[in-house]
Amino acid sequence: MLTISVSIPGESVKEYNIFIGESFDDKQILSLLSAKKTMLIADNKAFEYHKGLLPSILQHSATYIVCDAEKSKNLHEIEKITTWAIENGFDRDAQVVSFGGGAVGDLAGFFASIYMRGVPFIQIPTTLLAQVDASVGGKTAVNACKAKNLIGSFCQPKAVVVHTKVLHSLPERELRSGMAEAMKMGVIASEELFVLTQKSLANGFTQMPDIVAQSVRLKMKIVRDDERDVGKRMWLNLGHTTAHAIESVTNYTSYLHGEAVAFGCIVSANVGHELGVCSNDTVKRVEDAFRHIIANLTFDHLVADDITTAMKYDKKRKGDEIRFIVPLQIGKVQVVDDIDLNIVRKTIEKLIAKYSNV
Ligand SMILES: O=C(O)C(=O)C[C@@H](O)[C@H](O)[C@H](O)COP(=O)(O)O
Repeated sequence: MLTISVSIPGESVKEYNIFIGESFDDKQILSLLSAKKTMLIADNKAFEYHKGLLPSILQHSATYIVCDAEKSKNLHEIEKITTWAIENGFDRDAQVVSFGGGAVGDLAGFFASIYMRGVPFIQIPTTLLAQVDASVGGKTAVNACKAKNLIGSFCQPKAVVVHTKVLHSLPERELRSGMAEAMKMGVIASEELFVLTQKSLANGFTQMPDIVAQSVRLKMKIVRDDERDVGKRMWLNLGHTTAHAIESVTNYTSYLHGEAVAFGCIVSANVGHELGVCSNDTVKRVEDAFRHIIANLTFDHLVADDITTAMKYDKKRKGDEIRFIVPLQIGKVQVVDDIDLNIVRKTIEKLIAKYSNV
C-alpha cells in the first residue's frame, strides 16, 4: 500500500492521507474517523458491484443510495439526503463515507461540508476518474441550473482510500474517461505521465496504480500551494471551460465527464495555437493522445455558439472576462485572461466538424 501524506497550509493546517492499494481491510478505514455514526453515501452501481469491500462499514452505518449520479448532483438531492439523515438520527457526531465516482464524491463531500455546519468525510472513489482527480483536492459541489459545480465548498476529506482493484471491473468507456483526467494532468505538469497514459491506453490499461499515484501526487503539489483556486490551481481546469459548457448544454446526458474534458483539451491546444503560444507539434501530440478517448463519439449535434454562451457561467471568469487554460508544451500550461470568445467559437466549430466523423 502506498500512502501519500497531504499537508495544506492555511488558517488551520489540514493534514490527511491518501491510501492507494489493490484493496483494504475496511475496519482500518473506519478507524480513520472517530465519529460514532456513519452515513454511507453510495453510487447505486458501485454499491451493487463492490459492497463486498465494505463489510465493517456496512455493519456500522446507514446507507443512502444515489442513482444516476451526475443528474442527481443538485440541491434537490442535497435536501433529500438531509431529510434522510435527520430521519435516521444523524447529529454533529456523525461522519460521511462516500463510495462511488466523481459525481457522488462531489455530492457527498458537499453534503458533509454543510450538514450541521460540517461533519468529517472519507472519500472511497470507485472510478478511475475519481481516483486520479475528483476525490482529492477538496473541491465539493453540486450543479445549478445554468452550469456545472456552481454551488460548492472547499473542504478537504479526512482521508481518501483508493482501492485500485475496482478498476478491473470498470467498463472500457469509464476507464477511457478517467484516463482523460490523468492525461490532462500530464499535459499540465509531467511529460512522463502524459507518455505513460498514452502507453497504458494503447496496451489495454496497464500500470494503472502508477498512473493513479503520479496523478494524485502532481495534483496535490498544486493544491498545496493554492487550495482556494486563485492562482496555479486554475491550471487543473485545463479543458474544463469547454467541458463544463458541453456537459451543461447537453444536460449531462451525452458525454462522460472525461470525454468532455478530452474534447476540451483538444480545444485548448488549438486555441493556444491560434494565440501563437502552442506549437504545431504540441497541438498534434495533444490531439493524438486525446482523440483515442473520444474515438467512438460524435460531436455533430453540438452548436459552438451554445457552448461559448454557456462558458459565461464558468467560475474562473473575472467580471465579463473569460479565462482559458492553454498548453504551452507538454508539461506546461498558462492561464489566459480575457480570452477572445470569437477565437474559441471558431476553433470549436472547426473541431466539431473534424471530430464528427471519427
Ligand atoms: O481540482 C481542481 O481544481 C480542478 O479543477 C480539477 C478538475 O478536474 C475537476 O473536475 C474539478 O472538480 C473542477 O472544478 P471546477 O472549479 O471547475 O468546478
